[in-house]
Amino acid sequence: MEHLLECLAPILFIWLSVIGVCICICVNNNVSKRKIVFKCNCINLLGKNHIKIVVEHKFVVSSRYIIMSKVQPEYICSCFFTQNIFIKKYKIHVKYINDDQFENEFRQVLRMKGCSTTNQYEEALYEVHKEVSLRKSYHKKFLDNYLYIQRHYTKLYPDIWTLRQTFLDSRFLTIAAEAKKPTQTKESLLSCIMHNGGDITECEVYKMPIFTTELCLMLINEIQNFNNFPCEKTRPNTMNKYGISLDEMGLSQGLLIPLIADYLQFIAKCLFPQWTGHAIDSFKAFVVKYESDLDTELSKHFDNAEVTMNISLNSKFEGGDLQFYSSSLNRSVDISHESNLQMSHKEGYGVMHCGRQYHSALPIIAGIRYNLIIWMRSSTVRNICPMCNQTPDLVQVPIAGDGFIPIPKTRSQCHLL
Ligand SMILES: O=C(O)CCC(=O)C(=O)O
Ligand SMILES: [Fe+2]
Repeated sequence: MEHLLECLAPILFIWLSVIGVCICICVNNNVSKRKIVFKCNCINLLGKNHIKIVVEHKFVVSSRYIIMSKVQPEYICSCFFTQNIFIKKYKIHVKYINDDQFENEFRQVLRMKGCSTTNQYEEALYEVHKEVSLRKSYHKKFLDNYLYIQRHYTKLYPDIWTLRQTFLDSRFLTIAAEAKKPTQTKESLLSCIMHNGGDITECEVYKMPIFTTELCLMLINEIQNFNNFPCEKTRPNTMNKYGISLDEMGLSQGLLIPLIADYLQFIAKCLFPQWTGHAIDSFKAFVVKYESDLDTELSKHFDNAEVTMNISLNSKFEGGDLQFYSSSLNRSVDISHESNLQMSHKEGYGVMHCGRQYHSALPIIAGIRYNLIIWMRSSTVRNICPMCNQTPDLVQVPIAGDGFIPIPKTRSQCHLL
């Protein structure tokens, strides 16, 4: 008997250790699951904390996609696969369903833009095919890249991955504090922006100091470091070949979520109440880079966003002003080429504007320009997709959705079903 126990002891020990490890894993998993469930409950119960929690929640889901995929699915509109495809050479956005539709709709338009020979047309069509196929694999690639980067990228400045108040210009803190006051009005906020180094315009484009120069410099160095990191990177959009997605890089989570949740959303809500709906509840963030011989400018476009914040990260460049156009917001009207506002960038300063406002970036003449772009979204306003201007036809994606949520069925609809 004693001998038998002696033999069994090591087996028993190994067996108990395995059970112990299993229990630990289960407990840890439950902790993270409970945390998420708690956050979901908060969304429903605490109207006051709504926005902050929704934003956090979305990104917890994104970064822990494998565990949490069922908690909050992400969606894009199916127009992502067919519309707003940019042909850089002819500076034109096109729609592509198939070769015949494309030829009927765009051959003549392209001819007028200088695409006259068969070879040139074939080349343009090839660009479109390439973009469509990139878009088809975009979200899967994004997820693979995101997971790889989380595991292998060594941060240059680990400190800037979490927002600190000291990163923010003190005048911005004053502006945000004004926006947060329950008694605040748009007029009082505009006056506060004016008195704190900002600029306001009649076209509802607003400039204000946001980041300190120290943060700007660290961000640029971090971006350059990341650019040199050998991994696949999806580009933020067709128009920008050298942009870096901060969401894929992982910088959004600790730096930008608090920036939006604690500051920007209050300013956006006050300046653009008609575009912020119930809340700013998701966003897409990226850095654009312009340099001679690479991307030098950005053609006229509107953003896939309700409110955009565009923060300039450096000053060593010439040209590159932002231009805003008068025919904005009304898609049925032809987009006139008349600009009614030109705005220069200034290091650390952000320009806030309505995402649907047509705008462009003029060519840079010298130097390199870096800007951090935050496309802020509100799911309730997104009942109309900004890209196709129709009720979104939702397609579920594993990560990096465009901020849509399915519209809940009304009682009568349920009843009919
Ligand atoms: O480069 C800029 O300042 C504008 C960028 C922009 O409009 C965009 O990326 O949507
Ligand atoms: Fe834009």
